Amino acid sequence: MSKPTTGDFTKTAGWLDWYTSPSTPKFRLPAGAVDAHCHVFGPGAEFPYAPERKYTPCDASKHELYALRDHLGFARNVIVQATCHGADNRAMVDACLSSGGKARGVATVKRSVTDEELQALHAAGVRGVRFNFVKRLVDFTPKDELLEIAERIARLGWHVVIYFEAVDLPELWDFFTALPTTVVVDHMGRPDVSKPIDGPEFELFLKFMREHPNVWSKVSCPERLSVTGPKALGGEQAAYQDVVPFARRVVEEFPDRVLWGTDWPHPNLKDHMPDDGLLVDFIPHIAPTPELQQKLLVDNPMRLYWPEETQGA
Ligand SMILES: O=C(O)/C=C(\CC(=O)C(=O)O)C(=O)O
Repeated sequence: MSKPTTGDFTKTAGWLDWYTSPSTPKFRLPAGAVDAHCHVFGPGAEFPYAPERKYTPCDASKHELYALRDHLGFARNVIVQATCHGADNRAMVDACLSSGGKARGVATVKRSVTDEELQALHAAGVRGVRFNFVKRLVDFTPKDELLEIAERIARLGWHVVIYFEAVDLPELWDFFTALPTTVVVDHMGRPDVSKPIDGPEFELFLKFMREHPNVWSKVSCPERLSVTGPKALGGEQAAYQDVVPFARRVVEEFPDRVLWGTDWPHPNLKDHMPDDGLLVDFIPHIAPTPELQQKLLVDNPMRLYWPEETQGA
């Protein structure tokens, strides 16, 4: 892969660029595997970053994303709108449109979005909206506004992706459980993996999934959640061991409601940039059998994002 560019924008201080020479994974992904959480950034010269953004990344174009897809052995991508683009979905939509049907998208929309705009997003491959509650990433949006958006997109058969930190789940519980769609949680609701897996915080997350069959989880981002590592660098085959019990618990208890994604290009990491090939090698630690891997990487994302290809299958 080529080196990341920045265009006329100045990257946030301390920004870590994506890893330019990912290893070839030792784990062979099942045929048709979907990278169900990744982003594109710009390029800023073509798709400028939003004025209200909280960070300015290096560029991470669709070309680089699709080169990584092919290198790692994925067949498809789900591209999630990143907050550095605000509610301007053009970079994500452009990537979906030029994927030959191999990428679907999750957008950010405002209450003012028109039905025609929603239809155009649908035609481009968008199948969900993302509500972000991570305070360092976005300004607050009133919940009645989000609920109104959720009701409108429900009519299109879309779902809602939610991103929040574990400590905020109690306060957000009533809002999340009132959503009228499938609800997909990013990165297991960001558990603090230094706390016990059977402690009240992670138990609340499991209860959230147990009591609400419309709630799914991405078991992604060990590199964000890990405290003790080891890091997915230097050929490490057993990276982020402190995250494994949490992710494996979710995969084993809810095998039909889990998704996995690289999170490339890994915005806002502070400590290190993982080798994406070694991140793929993390998967069998959390989904140890071929049956679980097939559901996590193929069957579940296909059912959610390409249902027309799975119906009757
Ligand atoms: O890539 C992720 O999922 C996580 C992010 C960035 C993000 O969500 C965004 O910019 O939209 C984070 O924790 O900084």
